[in-house]
Amino acid sequence: MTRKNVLVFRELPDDQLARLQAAHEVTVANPRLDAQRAAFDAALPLAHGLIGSSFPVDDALLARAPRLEVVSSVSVGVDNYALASLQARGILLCHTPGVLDETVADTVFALLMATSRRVVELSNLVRDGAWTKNIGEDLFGFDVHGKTLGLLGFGRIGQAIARRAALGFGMPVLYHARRPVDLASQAPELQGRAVHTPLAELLARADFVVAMLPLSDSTRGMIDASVFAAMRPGAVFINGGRGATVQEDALLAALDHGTLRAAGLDVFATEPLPAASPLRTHPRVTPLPHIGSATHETRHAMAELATTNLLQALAGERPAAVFDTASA
Ligand SMILES: NC(=O)c1ccc[n+]([C@@H]2O[C@H](COP(=O)([O-])OP(=O)(O)OC[C@H]3O[C@@H](n4cnc5c(N)ncnc54)[C@H](O)[C@@H]3O)[C@@H](O)[C@H]2O)c1
Ligand SMILES: O=C(O)[C@H](O)CO
Repeated sequence: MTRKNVLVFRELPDDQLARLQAAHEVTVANPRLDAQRAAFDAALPLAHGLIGSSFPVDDALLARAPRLEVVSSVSVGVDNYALASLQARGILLCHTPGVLDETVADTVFALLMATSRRVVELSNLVRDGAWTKNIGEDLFGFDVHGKTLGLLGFGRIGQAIARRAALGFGMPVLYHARRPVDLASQAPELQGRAVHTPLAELLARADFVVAMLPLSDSTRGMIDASVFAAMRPGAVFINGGRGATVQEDALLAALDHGTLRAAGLDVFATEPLPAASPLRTHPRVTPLPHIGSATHETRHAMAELATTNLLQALAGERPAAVFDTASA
């Protein structure tokens, strides 16, 4: 088989790098690092395949890559990629659906528990030496079990969150998605437990509103002041999808002047979260540094799937996980 040129733009585990090197000429160059940018710029015009994540592969970058056949993202989200240009040039875009669902759902549940039971705040109280008497009602939390969960987005990860909520915590689940899911064939265990619900009704009924949405033209800024205003008093908001689906000023206003009780956020409109962002230190926000899939096992599984996708595409085979660039 012809050896092609592969540009790895974010570190891969050694075993996956070795799979690529066995079949192709590989350059590892991270364009975020000053010391590696020149190597990236030199390799890009020759590259047949790109593999990496968390870097914008935009129109300008693609214009510098005339030989490109495939971009393999080590992520399920594809908001960093210029989908129209990829489609127009017939460049395959691969991603990593499925292998991270359970891990991301665990992270979202950690945020649900942490916000509702004030885990971080009360742990800090102990660390600060302020646990000098039994805590009073002012520091009590709220139950999670039995409460109503409203899910914005009910895809692979949304359904994994719903399983935890419905089957583990006895929570009724309402969901909002582009279309209802046929639970009988896709998630029979959630039949009678998760219900496709108009957005206004979901927001009026949910104790927890969890966003697990991709970022696209249709979801950018979708969670705005009107959405927060429609949530029930004392609701908790969790975002595990993408930060830019939320209007962060509206979120802050809902926390400060509205009735939102708390927010748990793994994702932000700008990442890393700028030091000046009020969300960083807000007393009722539990912020995380985009760790949804960040376990050893899952990050390795993502790298393995992305490597397989790339090798298959460069061999002229249909990769295991192609993103349909026409569908976004
Ligand atoms: N925090 C993290 O580390 C982390 C990890 C993995 C994924 N994510 C994000 O989560 C997203 C979802 O992942 P997934 O695998 O569940 O995707 P998916 O494609 O399986 O599900 C997406 C869901 O969103 C719904 N949706 C899309 N556009 C909508 C709209 N305009 N209005 C209402 N619903 C809409 C779809 O109908 C579907 O139910 C990813 O695209 C990624 O951005 C974040
Ligand atoms: O989309 C994803 O896979 C996660 O957000 C990691 O980038």
